[in-house]
This record gives sequence, C-alpha cells and structure tokens, in this order.
Amino acid sequence: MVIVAEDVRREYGDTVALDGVSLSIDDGEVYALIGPNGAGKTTLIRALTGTTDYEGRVELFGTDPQTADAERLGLLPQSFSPPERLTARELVDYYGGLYDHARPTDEVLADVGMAEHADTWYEKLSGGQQRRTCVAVALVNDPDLLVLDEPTTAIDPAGRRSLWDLLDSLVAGGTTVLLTTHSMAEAERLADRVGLLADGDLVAEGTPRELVEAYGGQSRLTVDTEGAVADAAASAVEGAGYRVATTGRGIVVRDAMPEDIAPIVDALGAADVSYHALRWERPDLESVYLALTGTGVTETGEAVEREEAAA
Ligand SMILES: Nc1ncnc2c1ncn2[C@@H]1O[C@H](COP(=O)(O)OP(=O)(O)OP(=O)(O)O)[C@@H](O)[C@H]1O
Repeated sequence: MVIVAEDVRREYGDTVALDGVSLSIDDGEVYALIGPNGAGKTTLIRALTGTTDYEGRVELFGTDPQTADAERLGLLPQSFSPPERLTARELVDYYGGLYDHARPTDEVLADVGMAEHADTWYEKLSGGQQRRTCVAVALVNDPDLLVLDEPTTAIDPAGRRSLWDLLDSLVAGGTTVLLTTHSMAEAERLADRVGLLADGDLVAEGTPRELVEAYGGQSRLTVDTEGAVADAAASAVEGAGYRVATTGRGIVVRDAMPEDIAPIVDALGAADVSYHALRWERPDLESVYLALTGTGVTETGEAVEREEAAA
C-alpha cells in the first residue's frame, strides 16, 4: 500500500473537516476523491501528505507522512502561488533543484504542453498555462506517488485530455495517482477507484462501475412532446407495459433499456402521438454524486434538493 489512513480526523475550531476517514491506496492505483465544496478533500490530501496536522493514523510509503521520502512524492496543492516573476522554465528548474534526481526541465514542460511558453513569466501566463506549469513542478522529481488537488481546474478541454493521456502513460510506468476533481467525467475517465467525501465522511467508495450500479438509479427514456399530448403519450406507453411519469414537457419512461426504445416508439406511433425529441440516458458517476450529496434525481430526471425529493 502506498497510503493507508485510519480514522483520520481534523477540526478547525468548530468545523469538523474530517470526521474519521479511513482509506488505502494500492501501488499503481489511480484514486479520485470527489465531493462538494467544503467536503474535506483538500484537508484529506494535506493530512495524507503530511502538510497538516490530524488525529488518527496515516502511513505514506509505510511511514509517517511528515518523515516520508519527499523524493518519491509529487504534490500539486489546490492553491499554489509560485514567485510570479520567474519563467515557467526557471520555476521548474528551481523546484527540480530541490531533489537529488530531477527530470530535465524541458522534457517536463513538454509533457504538460508548455514548451512554447517556457520563457514567459509566470504572472503573464493564462490561468490554464499557470496550472500546467504547476503540474510540471509536481512531475519534476519523477515521483512514485503523484497527488494532484484539482489538477485540471482552468485547463481547456484539449489540455485536459492531454493531461489525462499523460497521467495514463505515467500510470503505465508504475506511478500511483491520487487526485481530487469536480469533473465526474475526469473521475470516470481516470480512476480505478473513486471515494466520495461529504461533510468530512467517506460516504461511498468503489470502482466507477460499482458506484453507478449501487447508487446511480435507473436508466430512463425521455420523450419530449407538446404539453397537450403528454397524457396521450403516457397512456400509449403505459399500454405497452411500461412505467411512465408525466412532466411539463412530455414523459419519462423509468427503467427503460436500449431494447425498449423500439417498442416505445411503436406504441407512440400507433397512438399517433408526435414528439420532438427522444433521449435515452444511463446513470453515470454524476447520478451517483447527485444521489449521495444532498441532491437527488426525480423520476422525471430533474435534480432536486434531497429534502424536496424525500417530501
Ligand atoms: N485552514 C483552515 N482554517 C479553517 N477552516 C478550514 C481550513 N481549511 C479548510 N477549512 C474548512 O474545512 C472544511 C473542509 O475544507 P476543504 O478545503 O478540505 O474542502 P474541499 O472538499 O477541498 O473543498 P473544495 O471542493 O471547495 O476545494 C471546510 O468547511 C473549510 O471551510
């Protein structure tokens, strides 16, 4: 195990940031922490990497995080403010100089797509270019464990994808990755396992597929019609044996699988119901997130506050 945490707690005054979190991360694994703002993700990252105090037990590389071998850890904090009047190259050079074995600066900058801007002062880089430079700093010591707190925030979609590819290649080379993200697509794309933190508790953990199966709810087919024909659409589809909810904009067929689409279309056609759009959606990690973090998805597919959903 690269990381083992048992019953980790952290309070800031009256605020309980971590309320007894236990997890472990295996060699070569990619683990994504997700959860709402203030859930405790950054605090957990800081406890696991020895950058904040905590109660409970943490082992990083089999030892206390405060004394663990810094050469083996690459850390991208959520907020990282390097000196602004240094160029990207000077920054990576500087941080590389803190390690016994640093990778060549230009190679690392090329990895994060910053070769062209290597000679620009940090303060003159765009937000996304600054974030890429910070990722380069985390990579410069060729770490065994890469800990990235919201690595792709501010990075454009193409840059995000190339960073995902870069992480893939590092993982193929044996690197373990722990990251936090607000992008469910990113967690689903990268993570072997996902941990969902809410109010300082790890409320769910598993592979993306396990989480979707356990908490994602049902697949559904949404049929958009004129409001006036929604009832006719509902009775046609109910008549074909399906469970249907009516919305202001049409109907939602719950628990519909891809093979149900054709019979539903036939039933609508036979009843002469016209519709503008038909959408089939399977639950994904976002459905899990909504279900477990205080918002839910109604049977009509709309996200609502949990209290409202329960009412
Ligand atoms: N240095 C601090 N002093 C006081 N309270 C803090 C401090 N750091 C975090 N907190 C509090 O601890 C809780 C958890 O914060 P944390 O930054 O770990 O959340 P997060 O899940 O990383 O949120 P985000 O998604 O917004 O980054 C919050 O209530 C926050 O206000």
